[in-house]
Amino acid sequence: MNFIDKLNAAWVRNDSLLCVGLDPDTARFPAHLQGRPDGIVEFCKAIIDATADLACAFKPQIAYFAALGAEDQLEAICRYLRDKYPHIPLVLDAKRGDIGATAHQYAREAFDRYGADAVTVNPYMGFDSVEPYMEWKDRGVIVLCRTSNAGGSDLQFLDVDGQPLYQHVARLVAEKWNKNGQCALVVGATFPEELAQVRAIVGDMPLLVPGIGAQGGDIEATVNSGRTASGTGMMINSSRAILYAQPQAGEDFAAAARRVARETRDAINRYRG
Ligand SMILES: O=C(O)c1cc(=O)[nH]c(=O)n1[C@@H]1O[C@H](COP(=O)(O)O)[C@@H](O)[C@H]1O
Repeated sequence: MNFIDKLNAAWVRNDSLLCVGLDPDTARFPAHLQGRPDGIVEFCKAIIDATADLACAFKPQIAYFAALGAEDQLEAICRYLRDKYPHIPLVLDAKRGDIGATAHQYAREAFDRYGADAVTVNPYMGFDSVEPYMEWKDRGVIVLCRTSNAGGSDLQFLDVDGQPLYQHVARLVAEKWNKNGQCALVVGATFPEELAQVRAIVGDMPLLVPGIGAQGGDIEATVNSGRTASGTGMMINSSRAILYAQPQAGEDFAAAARRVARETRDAINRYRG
């Protein structure tokens, strides 16, 4: 099953548009997992098991592993997801962008080494830097469009022929790059008006929407702006607000994460129509 079909099925199966972000910050781990060589794997497995029936996707962020030389733990987590929850899309958040030959190696890393269903990429270097990912026709290529951070406006809002650059990116991906129907876009929940603009440009293309939870994006505005006619179309990501739901949590950290994930999933569903 390709990425888009898997995502469509996960939206229905778990009645959820919630993407659970796996951004494991060891400094925020509960005491019993601090300093353990396999602490990241144990932390993430517990979060995954506690939220797998509430999520439409899981999104590990590679920097949290690479910074510690813990890529082996990312491999173990990806293997666990593929084996135990093969019906839930695995989105590797790497935001790659480089010339074609190097991009091909990044694609191998995401799709062959980690077995990701989709990867986030940066469009700044143009089509030949994104095309290598598309050789894996059953995988998703999620292109940064209007990112959730304030500094995203520095470039993405520049006027190009009377339109902000992010709208050009949305149009380019929807009309030219998406030859195999495998593309999605990143649009931050912190900018609901722009989210609505992107939705109007790209039709039913899936959107990865980070920015609720720790970044303060409004769930009602996000869902109203980004949903498709069928009330789906988004992977609305929350990472820290779920992972560290209860700062003083001990061994019950995963139960706290589940509580917040369920509340978030249900809050999203209230506005899906
Ligand atoms: O591509 C992303 O996932 C992403 C794009 C974006 O515009 N903003 C954004 O926050 N992200 C990622 O989404 C996650 C947000 O985490 P929280 O703010 O803790 O929910 C982090 O892993 C970010 O790297």
